[in-house]
Amino acid sequence: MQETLSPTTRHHQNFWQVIQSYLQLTKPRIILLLLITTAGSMWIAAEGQVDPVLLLITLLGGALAAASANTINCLYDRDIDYDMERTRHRPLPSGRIHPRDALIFAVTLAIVSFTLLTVFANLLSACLAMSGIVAYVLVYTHWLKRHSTQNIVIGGAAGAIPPLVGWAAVTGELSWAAWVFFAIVFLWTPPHFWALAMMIRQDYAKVGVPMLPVVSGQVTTAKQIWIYTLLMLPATLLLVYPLHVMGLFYTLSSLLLGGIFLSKAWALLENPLDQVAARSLFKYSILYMMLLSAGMAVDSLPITHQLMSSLSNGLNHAISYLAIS
Ligand code: HEM
Ligand SMILES: CC(C)=CCC/C(C)=C/CC/C(C)=C/COP(=O)(O)OP(=O)(O)O
Repeated sequence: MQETLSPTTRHHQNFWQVIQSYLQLTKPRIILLLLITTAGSMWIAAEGQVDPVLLLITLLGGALAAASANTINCLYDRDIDYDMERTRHRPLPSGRIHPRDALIFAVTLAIVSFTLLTVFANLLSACLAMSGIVAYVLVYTHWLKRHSTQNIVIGGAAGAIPPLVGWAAVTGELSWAAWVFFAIVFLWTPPHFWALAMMIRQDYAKVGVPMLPVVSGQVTTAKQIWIYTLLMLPATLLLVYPLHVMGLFYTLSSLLLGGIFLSKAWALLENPLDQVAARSLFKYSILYMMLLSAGMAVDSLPITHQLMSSLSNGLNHAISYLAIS
């Protein structure tokens, strides 16, 4: 492990810089998207009427668990993070936070998360959040990341747990719809991550992390991205049929969002060496997951149901009028 911290470096940070370093350790932008999936799931589970206090507590508990998982990941990976351009300025490799302090921070976050979720939501959601930490740290970071090209496929299951946490917090159990949302994020992860890995494969090659584009090349990776995209799109529609938990608004938005995803994955399949196509797919994958989750929430609102049924009644009338005349 690369130890870079000198005591003087630490003394140079003022209070706000220390806070900023701890925040950076938690990878906050990733947490935000994880929470958006949690919230989307809560809205479907509560059929559009989520208790605002439960929503807040669950998002806070989920954020603390993800922050803990990300901190432990940064702690574990601080040696390779030091060697990669993209990650070398993170708080641990750059010596702004001591590894011992990061560990105390991560354990505290996990304890507070478990307590919050158990007391104010339920034990199932708390256990799921803890299983997310274990899956991300043990299965992905420890076992798979440095040893298998399938690291993010299997490890991606960790990132798909937040919708389960949200569903469990609302209903106290996990239904088929919750598992379908899990499957959507699970199948979304390979296109999301491999598109990025295609752009920065030299960094991974340098530190010996066997990401798919490093080991099998750009063409194979683009093909795999295409396959996972083809699997993900029908999975999004399972919420409409046969599960019937989503309606017309979600159907239309998931078709539109999915169509754009498909066209970007196709562009990459056609030109696997095109960095612009890879970047475009990576960036879009984030927007896609945000909008798909937002679409779920909007669809489950009672007002959307009313609007959509008036719209489809209107369309039916127009079609029968045209058919008669
Ligand atoms: C094993 C699964 C995953 C892997 C390996 C992965 C990997 C990555 C990597 C390496 C980055 C670049 C981070 C950086 O530059 O610091 C990234 C960015 C991002 N990931 Fe993922 N990711 C995974 C799953 C997820 C999941 C499940 C979500 C949320 C639902 C997510 C949301 C994001 C977001 C929002 C960004 C952009 C962060 C930014 O703007 O800095 N990722 N991902
Ligand atoms: C419920 C719960 C707590 C779930 C945890 C989910 C979680 C924290 C997912 C994070 C996924 C992610 C950002 C992986 C990147 O790791 P990486 O090590 O490949 O990225 P890096 O190279 O940027 O460090």
